[in-house]
Amino acid sequence: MVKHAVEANFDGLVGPTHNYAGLSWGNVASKSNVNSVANPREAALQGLAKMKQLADRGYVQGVLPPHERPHLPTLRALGFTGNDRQVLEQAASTDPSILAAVSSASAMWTANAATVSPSADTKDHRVHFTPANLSAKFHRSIEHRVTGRALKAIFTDESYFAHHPALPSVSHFGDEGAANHTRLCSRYGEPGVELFVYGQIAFNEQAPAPVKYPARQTLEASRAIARLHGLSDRHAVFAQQNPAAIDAGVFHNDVIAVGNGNCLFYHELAFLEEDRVLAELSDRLTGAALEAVRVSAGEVPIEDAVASYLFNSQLLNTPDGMLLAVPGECREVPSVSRYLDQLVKVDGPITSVEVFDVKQSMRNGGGPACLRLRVVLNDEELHAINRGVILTDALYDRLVTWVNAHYRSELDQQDLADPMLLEEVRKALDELTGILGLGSIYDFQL
Ligand SMILES: NCCC[C@H](NC(=O)CCC(=O)O)C(=O)O
Repeated sequence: MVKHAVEANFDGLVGPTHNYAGLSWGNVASKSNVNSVANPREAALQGLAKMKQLADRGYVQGVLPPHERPHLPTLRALGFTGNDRQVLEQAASTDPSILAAVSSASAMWTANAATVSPSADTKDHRVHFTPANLSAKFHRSIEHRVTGRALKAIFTDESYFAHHPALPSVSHFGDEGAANHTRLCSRYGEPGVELFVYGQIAFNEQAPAPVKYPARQTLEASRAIARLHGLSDRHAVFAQQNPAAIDAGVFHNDVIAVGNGNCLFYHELAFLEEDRVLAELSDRLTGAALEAVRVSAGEVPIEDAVASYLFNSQLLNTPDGMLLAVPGECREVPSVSRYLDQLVKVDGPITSVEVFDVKQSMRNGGGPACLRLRVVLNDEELHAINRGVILTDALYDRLVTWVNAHYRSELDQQDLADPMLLEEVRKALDELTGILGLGSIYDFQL
């Protein structure tokens, strides 16, 4: 019996230490904006505005909390000693790169928070979550424990939700979560097919791999997630990202492809074996024919796709088709803007385009899709979750007030060593867990 289901978006609330630290080699924006001054308050308000715009249109919108940054327990684990102020001072003077890495607000990009398999696909018919180990980047590898706590505090009922620990945090099992995972289906509550995209095969050094930038996701990790989630071969397809795309700056699949329903919107250079991947998806997709919307390099050069984040848009069902929610940068790149103008004129599945301003996030390589984790929930599951994180008008107003009360409007690398910043963050996050009804999820609260 098919159950009605929605695809909810859980956006990461940008944290008070949002800054441009140039931590992500392979992520062009992160490197090119290193050391520019960030505006954490504007970043958080931009993210909240996107959430509100979509919630106002009737989409189910949730909020995932930022993490405690700078993360003192990690600094202590690395041998810095003394009280909090001394630990910060030691790290700042002996290795500011480590301080920057434990201060990043990178948990905002919740497309990397976890991989989520809807209950219509899984063997035990529960929704399965595996927080991503994000082992490819140190500053991200420290996220998964708190991410797991937050997800358990939201999706608590074990009769509906299954939570796995992150995979072993080593390069052989590099896992970047939902950014490398796309689910296609006829309707959200129907069994679908989950596309796992990886950058390299860890146990086969001869296999194709990028040569300039790192491949963060491995085939072995993707297959492990599918096994943990109880996905049969009918519900999983594994595709390798074209190494040339990774070497052009596509560090996650969601920079070059996005799917929704029976539609896959992707660039011709996205996949190594495009024909095999499309054939397997078509073969497994039931109840609807696959609608592949393929963008050629002639229409949009891959450099323009990376500069504009065209494919890091959200693709959302609307009463008369699908909305492509694009970052403002798409209107600044001529080839992309031209492409978008003609896209809505052809009789395809994407019938409208809307621009969202998430520039603070974009300057660190995160677009609209990076900022959200998609969770398909049927009506029972939706009512089983902790409603404290669902964005209502009241919660939106409360969070805007909270951001304006606690966030700085300027933050650069030097500010990270300021002991006042740590106090400000802890005060803000302690209040936030109350606002969202999450209980104590942070190390400083335990
Ligand atoms: N899904 C988008 C993730 C972007 C993220 N950027 C960063 O971590 C940049 C942080 C900095 O450089 O300050 C990443 O590369 O994982």
